[in-house]
Amino acid sequence: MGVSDDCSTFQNLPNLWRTSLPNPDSSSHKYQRGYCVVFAAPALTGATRMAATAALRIGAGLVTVQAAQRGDIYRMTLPPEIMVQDDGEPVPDKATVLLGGPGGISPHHKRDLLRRSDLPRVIDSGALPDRPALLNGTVKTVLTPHEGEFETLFGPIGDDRRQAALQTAQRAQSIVVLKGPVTLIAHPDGRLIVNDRPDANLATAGTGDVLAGMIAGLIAQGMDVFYAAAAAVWMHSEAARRIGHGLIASDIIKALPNVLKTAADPDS
Ligand SMILES: NC(=O)C1=CN([C@@H]2O[C@H](COP(=O)(O)OP(=O)(O)OC[C@H]3O[C@@H](n4cnc5c(N)ncnc54)[C@H](O)[C@@H]3O)[C@@H](O)[C@H]2O)[C@@H](O)CC1
Ligand SMILES: Nc1ncnc2c1ncn2[C@@H]1O[C@H](COP(=O)(O)OP(=O)(O)O)[C@@H](O)[C@H]1O
Repeated sequence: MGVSDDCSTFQNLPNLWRTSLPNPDSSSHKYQRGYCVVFAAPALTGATRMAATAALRIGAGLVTVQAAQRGDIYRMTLPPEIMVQDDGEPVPDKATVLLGGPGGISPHHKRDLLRRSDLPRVIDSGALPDRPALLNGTVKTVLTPHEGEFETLFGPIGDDRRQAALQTAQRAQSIVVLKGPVTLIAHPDGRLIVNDRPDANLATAGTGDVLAGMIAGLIAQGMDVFYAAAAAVWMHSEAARRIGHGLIASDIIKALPNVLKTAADPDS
């Protein structure tokens, strides 16, 4: 199983979460593959586009972007498969996951997202709360800070990243994905998954937005949130390894069909 240091710390390998991957059967319809709702960035529309497209590409049956202001801009620029709702329209009843933060989020959407503990949520970047306790935590929430965001919002990391991630997961009662060359996925119950795959090609604009969308897309399909975060982080690293130099964030989305095959294949 890839257990390291102690019995609650695991290396991020597909055999840890493969059996939890979504496995739609041949009679599934799109609503059975889950519905991801993405709160749009007011200005950095590219981040929203990448996150929403990644959620769709990793298998969510439907994706809707809730526009912050100008829905028409999103209608003109999103892939045609992705739906757009104008500001003020309610979150669709059939939503199975909410995602907000890539590229920023408007204040009213942030309030809505932080209150909606009834649905699984992926909370990234501009949507991260300044106090973990604000979340009314449920372990169906995933927070995805990079180290700068983590320290600004939750305090100094110090010399023990693992402890910092676990303590914040506990305080927030949420999964914490502390991103970086080594990404940590911490569960409030003390389990920790370590993705130790440094790769400078991932240090480029938008890769975090793509990762947030990938996590949300797996959760949309009903995958356990802790394993969804770990699987998305692994597939993100694996896509980067295959693409190599010259990687831009959108390439990761294009690589997903092949990476998904490897992730699901026990002989890989
Ligand atoms: N095309 C787009 O729409 C893009 C949108 N992006 C999104 O736009 C939002 C704002 O981006 P910004 O670049 O302003 O915000 P960041 O939070 O990435 O950067 C803000 C500050 O944090 C520091 N920082 C960044 N990464 C760090 C790390 N790993 N450890 C420590 N400190 C770090 C930087 O020095 C910077 O001064 C984010 O949600 C980001 O994901 C970016 O991904 C760039 C592309
Ligand atoms: N040197 C690196 N090695 C491995 N992964 C990295 C490295 N630098 C960045 N990453 C990954 O790339 C992503 C960057 O996310 P983030 O900092 O939020 O960027 P952005 O805001 O541009 O989307 C994270 O998943 C992080 O783990």
